[in-house]
Amino acid sequence: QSPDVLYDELFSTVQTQRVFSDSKTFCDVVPRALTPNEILDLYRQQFNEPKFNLTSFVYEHFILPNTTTIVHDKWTIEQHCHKLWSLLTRTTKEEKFSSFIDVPHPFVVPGGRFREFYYWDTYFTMLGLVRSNEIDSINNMLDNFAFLINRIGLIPNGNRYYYQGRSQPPFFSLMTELANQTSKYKNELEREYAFWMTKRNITLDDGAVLNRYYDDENGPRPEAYFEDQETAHKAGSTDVYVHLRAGAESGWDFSSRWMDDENNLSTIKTANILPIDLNCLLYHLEITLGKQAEAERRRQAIHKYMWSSELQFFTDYNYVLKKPTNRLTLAALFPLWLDISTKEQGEFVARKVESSFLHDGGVVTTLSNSSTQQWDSPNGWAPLQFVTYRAILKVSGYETLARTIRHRWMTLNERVFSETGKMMEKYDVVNTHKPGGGGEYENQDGFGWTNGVYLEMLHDQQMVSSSIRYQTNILQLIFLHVFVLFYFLI
Ligand SMILES: OC[C@H]1O[C@H](O[C@H]2O[C@H](CO)[C@@H](O)[C@H](O)[C@H]2O)[C@H](O)[C@@H](O)[C@@H]1O
Repeated sequence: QSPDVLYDELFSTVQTQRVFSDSKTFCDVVPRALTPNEILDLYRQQFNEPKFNLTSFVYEHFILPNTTTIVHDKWTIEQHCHKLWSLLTRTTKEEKFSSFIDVPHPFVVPGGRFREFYYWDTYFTMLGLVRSNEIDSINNMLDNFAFLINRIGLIPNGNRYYYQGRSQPPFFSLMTELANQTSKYKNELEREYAFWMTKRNITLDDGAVLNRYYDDENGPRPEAYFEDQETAHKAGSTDVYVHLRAGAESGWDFSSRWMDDENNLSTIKTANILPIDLNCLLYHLEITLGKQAEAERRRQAIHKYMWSSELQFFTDYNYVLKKPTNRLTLAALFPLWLDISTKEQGEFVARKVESSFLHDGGVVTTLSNSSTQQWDSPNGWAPLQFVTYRAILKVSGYETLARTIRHRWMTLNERVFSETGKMMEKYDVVNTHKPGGGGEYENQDGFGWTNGVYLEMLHDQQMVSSSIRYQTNILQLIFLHVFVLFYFLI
């Protein structure tokens, strides 16, 4: 059970009195000796006593979770990324009364406060696992996801009970494709499709069906209990909870992308928005499942509702207001990456990326500097660098731009690693000497998807240099032959 259910008013008191500065900490504690019910009973007996101290009570009865920080100054960045997989691998066994959702196999976590797997992170982690030849680890995680789809009907945000009401960007079809195992997981892919098409579907006036992010549960997120209550207080309504939870399902928690007023989180409206990236991922799932007619209908709806000829860019669509959000974000790269856009649209988007998103350390997440949200400028995130780089590589004539993005991002990762011995969750790509910031927790290190994307980009870079080396060798050989021939002729 989720800790808010298990510990009831003890949970809300610990969170609202800020016993821990990070709201996620108490969600991941395990009882020392007593059962949760016994601890709760004890709390109910003691909390009114004059000498009662909440912090001491918590420390007396709970074991706090570890927050891993992994620093290496003796390894190269490449060695670090390869070797970290084993340090980031976890199981759910042996922790009685923890908030973990049990899965049968080991899994790779992002690192730091993120001690469980995360659905969409895992795709980018898998890119690196392929390059480290950790094939068993990929198969284990695919099996875990299949197990969860069959057991709870969705792949949860992460394997914690407090995440089970929502999913995250649906990358399972891309994962099975990466592992060349699509046919093995056909039933689970169908089940995941059924989840999105029955619980996250919106029918528009013309009959088109597109999807949104949501959460089957409501109320403040346990792992951000204090923060969400504050936001609801500012909003003057508890209606905001569903939008915050939907924002967490989007993986972009949080971003001006979802907000009416881009500087005010309490105006968040995620559940009213049909996101471009989500709909492109579902298009990929439909193609994977051989649902050509559904995919074609979705492709047409994406072009109708999400392409702005005025901005010459893809944007999200607010189905409640019946208008596009007109926010410029890197989610616009998904139609290029997943082959949904036209050649002309690809060129427009690439030009905009070059003129507005590209900075010294890579590409910014959005063009808005909300100054408080982590999925906004000036932050850059590994998954979006990867999607942007690969998407632009597909636009003929823009290959140099794609390689520039890759080069700048890798250079930033390398510089920070040489200074700190760490790979980070996110980076400031505008002022590359500042750490990434914003959001409701400190910038974390480890870090699953950053390492995965770095190894994949490194592989691409090495492939290019080895193919250049190969071509140079061939040219040298031809030149030598011509020279020798010429020499003997004269
Ligand atoms: O604790 C706050 C939120 O943390 C997670 O979100 C962030 O980290 C995830 C793991 O790297 C990542 O998938 C997500 O894109 C990040 O924004 C979590 O996913 C949220 O549900 C949670 O509320």
